[in-house]
Amino acid sequence: MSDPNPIEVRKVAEADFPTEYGHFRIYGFAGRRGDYTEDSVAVAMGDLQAPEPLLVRIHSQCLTGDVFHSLRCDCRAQLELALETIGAEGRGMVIYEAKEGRGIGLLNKLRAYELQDAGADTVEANEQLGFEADLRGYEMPGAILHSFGIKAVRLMTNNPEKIAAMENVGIQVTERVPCNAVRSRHSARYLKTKKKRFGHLLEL
Ligand SMILES: Nc1nc2c(ncn2[C@@H]2O[C@H](COP(=O)(O)OP(=O)(O)OP(=O)(O)O)[C@@H](O)[C@H]2O)c(=O)[nH]1
Ligand SMILES: [Zn+2]
Repeated sequence: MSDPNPIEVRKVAEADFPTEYGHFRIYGFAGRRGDYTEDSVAVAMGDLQAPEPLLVRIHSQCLTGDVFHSLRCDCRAQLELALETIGAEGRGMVIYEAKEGRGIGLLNKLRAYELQDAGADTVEANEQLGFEADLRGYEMPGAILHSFGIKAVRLMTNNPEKIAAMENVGIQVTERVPCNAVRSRHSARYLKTKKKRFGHLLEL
């Protein structure tokens, strides 16, 4: 069923983007639905219009992991794996969505860490703060893919909800590409909770 109130996205910038992982283009997107606004970035390489399904990673912002290389989670390692895989294949896209802490925001995520240090798991910590376990809906990544005319993807994820969300917005997922990054002992409990409470497709 199509969304009666879809988010509208507008490409506001596109530029050359050489990285350690290969030579990409970077795109800035502004999203709007009524008063709600959301900004996202996409980095991509290769022919996006080719008929073969595009390798896509939807990465949710994680300042602690992405910038500080925190070992509490596997976000940074997953981002690197995605960029490396796309660089090696020569075609694909990472959509970096501004959904810090699964949508609760940076400071609330740090409050959740505090509760986790006192014994709560990631889900319980969110609930103790008055939030659902996961506030992400992936409308913006879906709208970005549509704006490129992309209809079919090979989605790099372990999260079945992301696959369902893409199918819901009319993007066909022809294949799930596992996103199993190198793990540290610090993230063992976090990953166990992802598998147990969110049904992530992880071999632990
Ligand atoms: N609320 C909360 N968010 C967290 C915590 N640790 C990481 N995150 C956020 O979780 C998001 C990443 O989601 P994950 O559940 O790790 O993985 P995923 O994107 O759902 O699934 P994959 O595609 O398989 O990686 C990022 O926005 C992180 O900031 C935490 O302890 N609490
Ligand atoms: Zn993280």
